[in-house]
Amino acid sequence: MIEYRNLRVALLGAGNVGAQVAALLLEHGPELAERVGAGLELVGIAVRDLDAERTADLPRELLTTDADSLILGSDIVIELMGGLEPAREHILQALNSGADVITGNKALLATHGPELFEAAEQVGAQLYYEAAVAGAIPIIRPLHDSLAGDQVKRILGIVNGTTNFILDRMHTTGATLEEALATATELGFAETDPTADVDGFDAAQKAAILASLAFHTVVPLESVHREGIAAITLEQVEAATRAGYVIKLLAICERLTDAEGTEGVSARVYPALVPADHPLAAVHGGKNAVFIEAEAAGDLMFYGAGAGGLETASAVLGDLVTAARRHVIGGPGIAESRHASLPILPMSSITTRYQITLAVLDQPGVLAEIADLFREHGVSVETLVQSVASGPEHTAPTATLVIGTHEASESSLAATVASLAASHVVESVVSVLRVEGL
Ligand SMILES: NC(=O)C1=CN([C@@H]2O[C@H](COP(=O)(O)OP(=O)(O)OC[C@H]3O[C@@H](n4cnc5c(N)ncnc54)[C@H](O)[C@@H]3O)[C@@H](O)[C@H]2O)C=CC1
Ligand SMILES: N[C@@H](CC=O)C(=O)O
Ligand code: NA
Repeated sequence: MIEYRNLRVALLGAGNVGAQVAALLLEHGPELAERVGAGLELVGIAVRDLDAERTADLPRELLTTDADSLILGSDIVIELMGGLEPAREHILQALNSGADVITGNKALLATHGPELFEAAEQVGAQLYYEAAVAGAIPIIRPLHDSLAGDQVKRILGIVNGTTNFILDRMHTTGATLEEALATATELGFAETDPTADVDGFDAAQKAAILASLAFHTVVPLESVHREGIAAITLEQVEAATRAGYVIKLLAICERLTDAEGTEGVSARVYPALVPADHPLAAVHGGKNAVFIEAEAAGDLMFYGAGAGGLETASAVLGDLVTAARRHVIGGPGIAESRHASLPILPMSSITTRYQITLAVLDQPGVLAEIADLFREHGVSVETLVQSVASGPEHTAPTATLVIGTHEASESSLAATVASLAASHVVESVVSVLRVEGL
């Protein structure tokens, strides 16, 4: 039997993901050592409370509340505490000591990524983060390595399991957003503060990470346009179904050229209508999927569990094996490539299609007046469906108009919607949704 040298692995945090990482590493350590060509010795697990309940039984002698001492002398440090501090401090401490670091901390990477990658590069260490986006789904390494020779044009991602679960429940069972969120929380998909999910913060962090990686450009979290699903109603979900769409919270990362000819990057998160026959429409429950359009590879889709302690632990252990193999081979880590440094384009320069639902007066001349408003703002109407909702209880008959547009800019659309809202023939603008994936 070959005697391997041991690599010292420190784990920070033993919550949902950390406890599963420790349990799997203890169970499969000898086999992973064969895959790596070196032993993987879990030297300790930093926790806040030695006696806390955990999702896996962990040897008491490995637990410590002294993260600093644990980091010293480790070859690889796995950070699964979450939050910005002290996670950032611990990662910097580990990198500065020459250790490789593995993290699933999307909030930290989206906020302090450049500082952490710079620290790793300075000492020739590497920061691995497969778990940070779409949990178990391999998406970071495919972008980092497999697609490194291609040009990524666009990413459409369902990267938040909680909101996908909520929208799917509303679509399939008619549950309200509040009812579906309660179930998502019970199932353990939601963040401790579920507004991070519902309001799109979590998806925006993941969009910043994906866009930075795909376009070789630092994409700051503040530059990611973010809209959540809090305002989505059951009526909108049902109307979408009738029109042949599903509503999905999408993270969209795009390399594009704006109307002035500037090539840049857009990263944005919002609920959008996706055609019912698009592959993303078939992503149900808490699952995630990332759809990539690349110049040479064409369309690719990555699908699976975007959350869950055990599932996410798989991504962390994949990073551990990769990091350990690099230690065996030797040489510096591979720096993040940010050479393109493309400008971040504002939301106003984005063009997409829209579906606008209006409650209007049901009387002659209304359609012509509405068509004029679209024309005035340069927004071209592609489809128009009218249903009459008048009844004996109505004093003035009203109709519902569902208008689909051709591609239009955000600024033209905003101006059109403002004019519609002010028009005397429009009772209310019921809903404005973007249409993606056509
Ligand atoms: N749970 C999931 O499905 C996924 C989680 N992630 C990320 O993985 C990381 C861990 O997530 P979870 O395990 O779900 O979180 P968690 O909240 O279940 O676990 C974090 C653990 O770290 C401990 N901790 C916090 N501060 C500490 C400190 N200063 N010293 C020692 N221990 C400390 C906490 O007591 C807790 O046990 C987060 O960054 C999260 O965003 C990423 C993908 C999916
Ligand atoms: N709350 C997140 C967990 C994983 O990142 C989600 O719902 O996707
Ligand atoms: Na992943």
